[in-house]
Amino acid sequence: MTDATTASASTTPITGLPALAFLGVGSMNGAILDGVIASGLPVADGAEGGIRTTNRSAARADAIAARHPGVRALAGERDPEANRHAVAGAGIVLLGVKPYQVADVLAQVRDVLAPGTIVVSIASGVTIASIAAALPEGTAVLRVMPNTPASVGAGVTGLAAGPGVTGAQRALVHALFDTVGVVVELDEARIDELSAVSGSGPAYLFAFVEELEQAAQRIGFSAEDARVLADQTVIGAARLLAESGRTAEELRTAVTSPGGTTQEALAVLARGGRVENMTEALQAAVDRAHEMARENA
Ligand SMILES: NC(=O)C1=CN([C@@H]2O[C@H](COP(=O)(O)OP(=O)(O)OC[C@H]3O[C@@H](n4cnc5c(N)ncnc54)[C@H](OP(=O)(O)O)[C@@H]3O)[C@@H](O)[C@H]2O)C=CC1
Ligand SMILES: O=C(O)[C@@H]1CCC=N1
Repeated sequence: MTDATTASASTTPITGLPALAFLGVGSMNGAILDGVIASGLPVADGAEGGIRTTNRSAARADAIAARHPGVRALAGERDPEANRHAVAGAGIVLLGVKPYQVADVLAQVRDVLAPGTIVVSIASGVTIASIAAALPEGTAVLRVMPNTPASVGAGVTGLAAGPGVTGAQRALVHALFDTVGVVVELDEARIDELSAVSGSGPAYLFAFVEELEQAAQRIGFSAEDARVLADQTVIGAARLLAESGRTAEELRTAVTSPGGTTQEALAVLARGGRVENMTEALQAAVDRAHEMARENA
C-alpha cells in the first residue's frame, strides 16, 4: 500500500442510501446489487423501490426482477430510453457496462442527470477525466474497482474520487460499498494495480481450484469427488484465514510438516517461479488497463 491508500470503514455512518440506478447489470453490477440488497440498508423510496436497473435484454431484466421483486428492472429492448428513465431522480448512478460501452451510455443519460447526482463507474480502464468530460460540468465522478465476492458481502472495493467530489459524496459512496465488503481508498493513479490484485484476483483463485480439481482427477478421483475435495479445501482454507486471525504464511507453515508431504508438493509448485509468474501476471493486467484507458479516452 502507498501512503495514499487507506482501507477502512466509512467514518460517516449512514442510515440509508439515495435512489440508486445500476446501468448495465451483468456479473459485477449484479454482484453489487445483490450485496446492497442483502445488506438491508434502506434505499430511498422504500426497501428496494428506489433501485432501478438497466440491461439491453428483456430476459436479463426479467431475471433481475424475479430475483429482486422490489427492483425496477428496465430493458433497452422494451424501452429504448431505459437508461434515461433509470437515472431520472437517482442520487447515485452505478455504471456497470463494458468499458467500450461507457461513452455511449453516458451520452444517453447526460442531459437527464439531476444536479448533484453522483456518478460511480466500475469500468476497468476508463478514467475519471474521460467520464467527467462526457458529463455536465461539475458532475461528481468516482471510480471504483470492486470484485465479485461483493455479492456475498465479502468484496474488496478500491475507491478513487475525482476532482470536485465533496467529502460527503465520497463518504456516501464509501458507505455504499462498505455494505458489500471492505473499501480501500486510493489515488486513481493506483487503481489499475489494485484491479490487477483484487479486481481480477477471484479469477486467479477460481483458476487454481479448477487446476486442483483436474489434478485430483488425474491421480484417480472421480469428477464428483475431485470437485468436493478441491472446492471444500479452498472454502475451508479461506474461512480459516478469515476467522483465525493468523496470516497466510502462519497458516501455510502450520500445514507444512518439516520433511513431510506438503513440503514436497510445495517444492514442486515453487519450481515454476510462482512469485515471478504472479508478478508478471499482475503487470500484464495493469498494462492491459493502461491500454484500455487509451482506447476509451
Ligand atoms: N466482472 C468483474 O469481476 C469485474 C468487472 N468490472 C467492470 O465491470 C464492468 C462490467 O463487467 P461485467 O459485469 O463483467 O460485464 P457483463 O457483460 O457481465 O455486464 C455488462 C452488462 O451491461 C449490460 N449492457 C450493455 N450495454 C448496455 C446498455 N447500453 N444499456 C444498459 N445495459 C447495457 C449488459 O446487458 P445485456 O447483455 O442485456 O446487454 C450486461 O449485463 C466492466 O466495465 C468491467 O471492467 C470491474 C471489476 C470486476
Ligand atoms: O477482466 C476485467 O477486465 C475486469 C476488471 C477486473 C475484473 N474484471
